[in-house]
Amino acid sequence: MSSSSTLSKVLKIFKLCREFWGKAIVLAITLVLTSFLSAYPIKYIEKIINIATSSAQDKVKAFFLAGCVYLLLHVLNIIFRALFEYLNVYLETQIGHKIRIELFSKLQKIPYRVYVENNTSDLMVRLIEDSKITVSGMLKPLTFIIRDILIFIFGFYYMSRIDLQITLIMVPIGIVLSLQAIKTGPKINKLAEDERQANSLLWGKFSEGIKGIKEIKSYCQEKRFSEEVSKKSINMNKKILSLQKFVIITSNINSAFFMGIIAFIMIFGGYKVSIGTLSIGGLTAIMMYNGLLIDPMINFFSFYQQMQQVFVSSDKIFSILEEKEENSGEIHYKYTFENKLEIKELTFKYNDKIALKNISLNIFKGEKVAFVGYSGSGKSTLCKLLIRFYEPDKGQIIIDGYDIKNISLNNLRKIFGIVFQDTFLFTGTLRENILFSNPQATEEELNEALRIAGVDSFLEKLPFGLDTPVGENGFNLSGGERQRVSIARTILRNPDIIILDESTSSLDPITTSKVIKRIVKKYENRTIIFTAHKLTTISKLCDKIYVFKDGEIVEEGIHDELINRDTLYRKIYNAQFLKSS
Ligand SMILES: Nc1ncnc2c1ncn2[C@@H]1O[C@H](COP(=O)(O)OP(=O)(O)OP(=O)(O)O)[C@@H](O)[C@H]1O
Repeated sequence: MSSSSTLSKVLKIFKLCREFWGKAIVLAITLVLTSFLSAYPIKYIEKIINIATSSAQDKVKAFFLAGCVYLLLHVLNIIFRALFEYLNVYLETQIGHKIRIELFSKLQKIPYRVYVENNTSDLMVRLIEDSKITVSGMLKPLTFIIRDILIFIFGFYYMSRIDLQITLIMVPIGIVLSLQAIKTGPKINKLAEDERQANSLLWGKFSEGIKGIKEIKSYCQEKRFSEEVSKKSINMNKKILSLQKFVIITSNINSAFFMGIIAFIMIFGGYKVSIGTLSIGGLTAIMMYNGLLIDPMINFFSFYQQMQQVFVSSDKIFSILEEKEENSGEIHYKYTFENKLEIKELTFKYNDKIALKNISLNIFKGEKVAFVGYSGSGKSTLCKLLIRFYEPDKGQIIIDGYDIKNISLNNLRKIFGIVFQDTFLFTGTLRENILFSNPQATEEELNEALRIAGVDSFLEKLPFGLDTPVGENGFNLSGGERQRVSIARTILRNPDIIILDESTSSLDPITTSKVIKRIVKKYENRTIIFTAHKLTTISKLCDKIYVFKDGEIVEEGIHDELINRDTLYRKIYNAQFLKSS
């Protein structure tokens, strides 16, 4: 990694923390004070030894005075050091909070596509692990290293005043160390990247093991799955060991080098005392300064190594923070659907695979429309494009003359209410889950939504009715019950266009028919788009049916027209009709 990119990474992290500069300045002041107070008192040790070895009168008074000043300086040092350490922890927690929240709110604004394309466990690792490593791995060493550098400067200055010749021996150490750091940096960066990748794969397996427990147990795959987790865990250990082995070897080679230098200074200093060019107090102080100077140098090297690991994590964080947000399309504000939804020559690909090909259709206000077709023919994809979970590769979706890419996203997603096949329940009560779409809804609106969606019919079975906890660790609702909760949620939002994407697939035919009839009655003057396999329930209610095959519309018309010709629709309908009868 070049030093300029290192600098830009450090600057980026600092920019993220800019609001804490006031506290950072106080931290810096305590830093300067503790650094100075670590180096300066050594002068008094030199003084005491020199008094002791001199022929001066009234030595006791001089010892007492020097000892008191030495103690006072140390007490001050302890106070500033405690303040410095507390401020450090305080900033660490505050910056950690800021990064986690920024990261999470950014995750809420990035396109749905990013979630589909990324491994969700990797996103979790970024939220929890990478933010922790970036803050604790960066702030603490960085502040401590600044303190160490200051200690080094003060120590170097006072030591040079005792004996410049011996002090200059420290210079080559600095040069060797810098070269060493520059040489080993990229290798450590690579090893840290491998370790993080292995960590993310292990998290992914853990998460699959928990989310997929139904499948694992029902197929008796517990042993095999545990073995796979174990392999990932062993692999992570290998990567940790490779990194740590490299770090331990390089830092210990450095320590050996430093010890050699100290030994040399001892010999050279002893020689100078014997020929009378250095006092005993001076030699003792130099030995103490040596200890003081060596630590910062070793710390600097390990700090540089640690920073390589921090950069791997901070890169992952910035790759999210710099991710393009959903185009919020603020050009036109349009609050309601008045007349016509046009889909014009729309083509969409998932990566390189075509999912929708040249789709054109018009849906008018109040119409009930069905998208019909075999599984995988593109119906759900079209629904997701309508609410801009994805952007089309070609063509346009136009509402009352406005391209939806120019309608504010909030507004667009208020026009549409979509009920997906699978329903996610949040931790909380059933009431909170239904009110999720519209927390301000009145009790009357809530009751109506419960009635239309058929939630009321299973409420009395629940131990606390609407106040029964559901979601994670809550009461387990059946698939059909969950779908009805989702329908109630969407009704409560009161959308202009309601999309029911296979939203009754888990309901029995009688309940499906009742729920659909109530929805159609409630939204008599509004637009409903069904995507459904259960044609017998919806086909006769629809003003238009579009039949999809391999991403294209191959037939369109009303039920009576399509059923009387040799159509794909008739094939699907008859197969279902025979099955249900
Ligand atoms: N996130 C995705 N990444 C890549 N391909 C996808 C993705 N989602 C869907 N597809 C593919 O796009 C095609 C259309 O899928 P889509 O879900 O729209 O079909 P569908 O008609 O709604 O099917 P179903 O009735 O089973 O829900 C399928 O071939 C599917 O495999």
